[in-house]
Amino acid sequence: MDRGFGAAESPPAVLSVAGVTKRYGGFVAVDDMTFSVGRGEILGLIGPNGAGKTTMFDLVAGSVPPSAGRIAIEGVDVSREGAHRRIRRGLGRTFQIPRPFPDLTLLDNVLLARQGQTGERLVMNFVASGRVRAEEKAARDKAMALLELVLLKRLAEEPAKVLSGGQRKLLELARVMMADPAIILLDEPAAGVNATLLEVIIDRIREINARGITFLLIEHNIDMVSRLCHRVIVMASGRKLCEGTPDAVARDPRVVEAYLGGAA
Ligand SMILES: Nc1ncnc2c1ncn2[C@@H]1O[C@H](COP(=O)(O)OP(=O)(O)OP(=O)(O)O)[C@@H](O)[C@H]1O
Repeated sequence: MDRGFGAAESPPAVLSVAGVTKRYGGFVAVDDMTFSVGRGEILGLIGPNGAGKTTMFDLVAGSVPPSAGRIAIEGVDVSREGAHRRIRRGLGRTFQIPRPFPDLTLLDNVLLARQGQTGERLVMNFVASGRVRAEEKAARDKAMALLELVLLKRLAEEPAKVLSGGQRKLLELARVMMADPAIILLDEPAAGVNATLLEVIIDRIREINARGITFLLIEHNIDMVSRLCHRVIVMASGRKLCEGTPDAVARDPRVVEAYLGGAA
């Protein structure tokens, strides 16, 4: 019954946003946004400061409720579901400033990000200790493989506080991958990252994308956007200004005007 979205499409988009609006009192932060993200796509969400990008992420992630509109993950309407259920449906999110547990090892930080492990329920330790041990081993192996994927395996037993800002972003990628997401919302992966590590992050996002994972990316670094994104949506004043390939939107005079207007 809740398959109203994408029912006519085959297969459904990984993420569909239809007529989503967010009002704060009389102020409209997100104004009637409609878009979808196809499987395997890397979609960029750009726009000047205050355009509504972060609010759009909050709405998709379920951390703020929409004033109007609907959101679907894999064709299932999740508009009334909270953030945790959306994670279980395959939605992952990274934050602009990752906050790993500083005194825990990288490995433990990644392990903490898994979903629904049997060991969560203490009683299972008695009735199914063998299963718990097998799960623990599988989770550890998976976490180590993910740390290897983001080139942090050699630091697996170090506390997260030793990491640079850019390395924290890589750790965040490993953490979000632990829950087997279908789509990852990436909030400014380039912000505060040095040029060398930025290349590593771009390369790792490509590798994860090649494994079939879809991305929606907020980013101010236009070089990164044009190298990574298949398609870009430009937001301004809460609305979709235009969408297209990175090259096409960069040439659109409305986009230049929105950025110059925003800077004024
Ligand atoms: N909780 C809130 N209450 C009132 N206004 C809010 C709230 N959250 C966001 N806004 C406003 O909504 C607008 C959009 O903010 P948002 O953070 O989504 O923009 P953004 O495009 O992510 O900007 P930036 O690139 O600077 O991060 C801003 O004017 C902001 O002040």
